[in-house]
Amino acid sequence: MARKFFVGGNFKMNGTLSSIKEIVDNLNKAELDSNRDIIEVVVSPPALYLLPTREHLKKEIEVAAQNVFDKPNGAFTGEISVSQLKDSNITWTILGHSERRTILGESDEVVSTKTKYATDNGLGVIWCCGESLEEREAGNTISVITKQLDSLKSKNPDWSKIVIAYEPIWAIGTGKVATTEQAQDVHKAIRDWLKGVSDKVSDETRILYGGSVNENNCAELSKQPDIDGFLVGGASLKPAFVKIINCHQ
Ligand SMILES: O=C(CO)COP(=O)(O)O
Repeated sequence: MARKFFVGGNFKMNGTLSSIKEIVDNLNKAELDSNRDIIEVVVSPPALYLLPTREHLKKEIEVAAQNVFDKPNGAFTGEISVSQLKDSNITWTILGHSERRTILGESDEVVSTKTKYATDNGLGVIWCCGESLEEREAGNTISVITKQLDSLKSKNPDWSKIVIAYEPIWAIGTGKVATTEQAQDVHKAIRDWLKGVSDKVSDETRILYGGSVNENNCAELSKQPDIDGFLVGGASLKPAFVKIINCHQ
């Protein structure tokens, strides 16, 4: 089955009303492959800017939160619910980004529980996994990712709502991109692991690469058989993001 190429832009905690408007204007003007319905594009601004982004961005590009909570509503200061996102036409969220796992202390259990809740309630989830440099050098890359995936599987989420982003922590924001072989090897291992869920899930789930993706390295990465798109950080804030969206031939 052909998997539709997926490019996400994770703005992280960057931008202002005016700089995000500039990014949106630039995307609105650009000739994107998504216009021809061959690529799915999703941008993820900070929570404060979700609504103006959704309001001004052309409809073929979707908008994602960077986090969501696993309760319907109530006394959860500082959190945003799935239904509030959906009410605002925000159709995706990122979950389990390494910055939330390491800086905000989100465990596998927390990330898996949120993913289960979000997918069961109809929100798309860009679910992130990845190893640290220390873990890679110790030869533990696949076991670290398998542990993260096992935790997710134990919650029995709706896999049709999940896109997996493999983001080696050592490649995030460092300019040190994984080689095409390093990325493809891990993507293939994830694809093989997904067979344990079902052949259909393995076949249909998009697996994105994230970590120092830019307009110069994206084309080569996108040729790998198990790389189905990107989750782009820094470069998604720049005009070059359009080139990354359009790099897949
Ligand atoms: O963390 C990332 C996307 O979620 C990757 O960030 P960079 O593209 O800035 O390395």
